[in-house]
Amino acid sequence: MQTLEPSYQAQLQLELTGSRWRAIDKALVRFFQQQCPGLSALWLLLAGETSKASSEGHLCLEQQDAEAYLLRAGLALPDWAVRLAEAQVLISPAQLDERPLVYANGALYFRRYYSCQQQIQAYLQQGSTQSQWLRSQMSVPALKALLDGLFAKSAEADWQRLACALSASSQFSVITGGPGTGKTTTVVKLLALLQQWQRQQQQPPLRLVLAAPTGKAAVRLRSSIQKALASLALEPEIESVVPTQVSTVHKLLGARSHSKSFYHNAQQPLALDLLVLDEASMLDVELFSALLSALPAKARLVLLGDKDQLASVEAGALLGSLCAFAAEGRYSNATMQWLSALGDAPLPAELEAAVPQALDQQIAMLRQSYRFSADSGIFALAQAVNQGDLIQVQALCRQPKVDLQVLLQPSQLSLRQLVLSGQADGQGQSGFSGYLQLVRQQVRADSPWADEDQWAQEVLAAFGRFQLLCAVRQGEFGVQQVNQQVEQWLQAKGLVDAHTQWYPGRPVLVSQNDYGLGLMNGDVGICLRRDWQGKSVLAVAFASTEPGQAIRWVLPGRLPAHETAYAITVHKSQGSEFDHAVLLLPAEPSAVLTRELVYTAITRAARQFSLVCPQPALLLQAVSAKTSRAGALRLEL
Ligand SMILES: Nc1ncnc2c1ncn2[C@@H]1O[C@H](COP(=O)(O)OP(=O)(O)OP(=O)(O)O)[C@@H](O)[C@H]1O
Repeated sequence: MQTLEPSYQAQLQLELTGSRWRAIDKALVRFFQQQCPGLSALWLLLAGETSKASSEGHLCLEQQDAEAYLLRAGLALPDWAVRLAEAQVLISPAQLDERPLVYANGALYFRRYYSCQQQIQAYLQQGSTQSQWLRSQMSVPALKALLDGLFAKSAEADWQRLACALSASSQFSVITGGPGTGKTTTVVKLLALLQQWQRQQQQPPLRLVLAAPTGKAAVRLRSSIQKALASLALEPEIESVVPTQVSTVHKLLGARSHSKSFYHNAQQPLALDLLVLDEASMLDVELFSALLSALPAKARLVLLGDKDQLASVEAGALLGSLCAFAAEGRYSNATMQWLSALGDAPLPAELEAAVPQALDQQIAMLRQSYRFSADSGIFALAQAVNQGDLIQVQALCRQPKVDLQVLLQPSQLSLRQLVLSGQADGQGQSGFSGYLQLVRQQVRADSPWADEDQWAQEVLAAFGRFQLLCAVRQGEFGVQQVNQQVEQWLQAKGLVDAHTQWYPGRPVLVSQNDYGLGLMNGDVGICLRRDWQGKSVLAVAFASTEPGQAIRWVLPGRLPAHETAYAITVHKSQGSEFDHAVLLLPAEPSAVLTRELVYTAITRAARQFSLVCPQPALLLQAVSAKTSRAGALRLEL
């Protein structure tokens, strides 16, 4: 075995001096080298690869990927059993000690990710058992009567009704669906149903809590919940116990400055009976684990989200893994019977699985979009991208529908016009010109705004109607250059005065949590000139998630890390929706260009989607590249 070591050693040197590993991967390997002097080059190499894998969103380095890496580097494969025994200073095969890496399930994990995976699997296991018990306790006729009161009669399977029935009888459940399929509408009906059930059982109302991963997603969920509630006409007694306030997950858990731990944990659990968590695709496994630790043992959990969206940049594609078989249903015979009894139309037989798994019995998928009409180009493109249907993607790009605009190899002029007016021919009514006109209308005696907060709300809403999204950060079509270019175009048009860093109308994206100021990574604010204590000052306006507060004003000098936000990355746009979203693809190939990224960008658009495609071949490559993440969160339960 020793004869292999020189070549592992040479590869290690190559990685430590090359550019494949990030600085943090190299620093970690050097740290292990120092701390464990006898450790062989093989394990240092694999520790570096595990670190690199986690930066790509994998929970672990699977043995087959480790072997593929060694073979690609022209290295011989080791005898794993023999080599593992010599690596015990770094790696432990079980969960018994504090060594930094764990070897389990044929994969190499960082201990913290392994612990999260174990905790999530244990929770899912327990959730399945408790759900079976819950179902056995609920009377089908009573539950069906409540569903009949909330859902109109339907001749075909009503996916929203089925999702509501499934969640109502589950300790843990997931409702997934594409844009506008009614996830929020369904969950509001679910909350009303559960409170009605409590009343029937002569039990006190449940303590219901709503949360979302970012401030923007929380604000958006609050407004969708309010709309859904307004359209339901519930009895006042029930409506009063359905919440409309939405917290961010960090705030709910009690995040602390400069600490990864939260105020709420297993010792200080949250005071709630049911938690609804929206935009669950943005959750990473560490945050989800922290949340599970803080949930009281009997509390129910409902995750909402679109399983096909980009997963969190952190390790583990949580929602995607949980919903791996959502489209197929894979229900057991017992679940089919339960749902059939609660529905009012026959259930498609293909939803039944020959060998069902417990987790799938808690997952419901909504399949009909109510936001987009049948001839919507946005919906058609989102579907074609999601299904990897290159022919349909090309057809839609060649002959875009009215809500789609595709710019292949665009000129500078068409890009400038798109940015200013929302249309490449300069004839549009969206673009950045609109909100900048509002910015100039400061609050005066004759202005339509009651106060500065109302004006700032209007400016933020107008800015939120049009957004440039970039796939990458660097390069001609990366966030940094696009922001500079847009600033120059707006300056040349006299729409902003960008001679100084801070000017009225500058949009900024916060890139770091600041719990003191109540700002979260991902929050977008706009710099405005306002009166403050008799002086005219520049301050940045953010939409507030605090009850009774519309706007949070922050002086520019007090902001945590931030950047200009005419263009933001697709990752940062998750949880947001814009009337008109513009995706700028790069001109060079990039590993981040995937189907999920393009799908996420398209589904940010509510009315109009524009695709800027300097290299059309890259679009097709992206649509063909479906992400796969290592690390099993699902368990054969
Ligand atoms: N069963 C239905 N019949 C008619 N309209 C519906 C139905 N369900 C939802 N809608 C409407 O469709 C729109 C989208 O619904 P909703 O906000 O619940 O979807 P969502 O899946 O939460 O959306 P998002 O993609 O924003 O998360 C809303 O205007 C809602 O009123």
